[in-house]
Amino acid sequence: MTEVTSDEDRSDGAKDLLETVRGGLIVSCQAPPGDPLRAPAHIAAIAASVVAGAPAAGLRVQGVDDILAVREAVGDMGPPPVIGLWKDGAEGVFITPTAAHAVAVADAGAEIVAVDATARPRPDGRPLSETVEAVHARGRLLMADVSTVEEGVAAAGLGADMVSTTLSGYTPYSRRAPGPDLELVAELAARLDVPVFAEGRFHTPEQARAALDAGAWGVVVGGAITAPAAIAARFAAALD
Ligand SMILES: CC(=O)N[C@H](C=O)[C@@H](O)[C@H](O)[C@H](O)COP(=O)(O)O
Repeated sequence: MTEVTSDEDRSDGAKDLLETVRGGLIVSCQAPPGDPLRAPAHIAAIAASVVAGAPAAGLRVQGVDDILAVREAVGDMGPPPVIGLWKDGAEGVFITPTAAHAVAVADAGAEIVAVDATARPRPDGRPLSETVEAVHARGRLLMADVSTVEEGVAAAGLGADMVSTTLSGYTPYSRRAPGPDLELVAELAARLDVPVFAEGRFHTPEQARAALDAGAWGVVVGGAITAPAAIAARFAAALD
């Protein structure tokens, strides 16, 4: 898919898409490097299972091959909106770090492209605005993954269509906590006109509910649903 869309078309489609995910659950279907589930066929099966249990859920998927596999597996199940990203590297800015990564994710069929929008230097030295423009030129929406209120405000100012608290606790200067950063959700929701998604360390349905009550447009849950290794480790630790 390589269509180029006008701002007007994009904004009509964007409103519909955002309404689809309003007040709902987005499940992040990812497996870390080295995990036996890290293969497109496994991720696609996890995504199909998630959609069978929560038909209204959106999906967050990492990597071009996984996005293509998930699209094929769940194409006749809704199809659910896909937030795509490409993790390249493991240090600093590595979630969809350049415009080229973002375009590849868009062209794989993700309706929304998630991008690191933190204040840290980007690996190619190019500004975030370049990625925002590239995603919009593809007719897709951009989700800004941030770690602080200031980053969320800056990303919205650059034209991000939505902001997510994904990176709170993962930059050296952001709040660290074992659970979700509901304070950041509330602060962003109070400051921004664009939808705010709550993401990161949501372990229970009650925490997800609390995020909506704090003003989130939607809640992204990953490991608590799709990572057996992390879930098993938590249980094992509790019994230790
Ligand atoms: C920090 C980072 O790289 N977050 C990633 C972003 O795509 C994913 O590994 C997370 O699974 C996702 O954000 C959902 O969070 P949690 O798995 O905590 O529910």
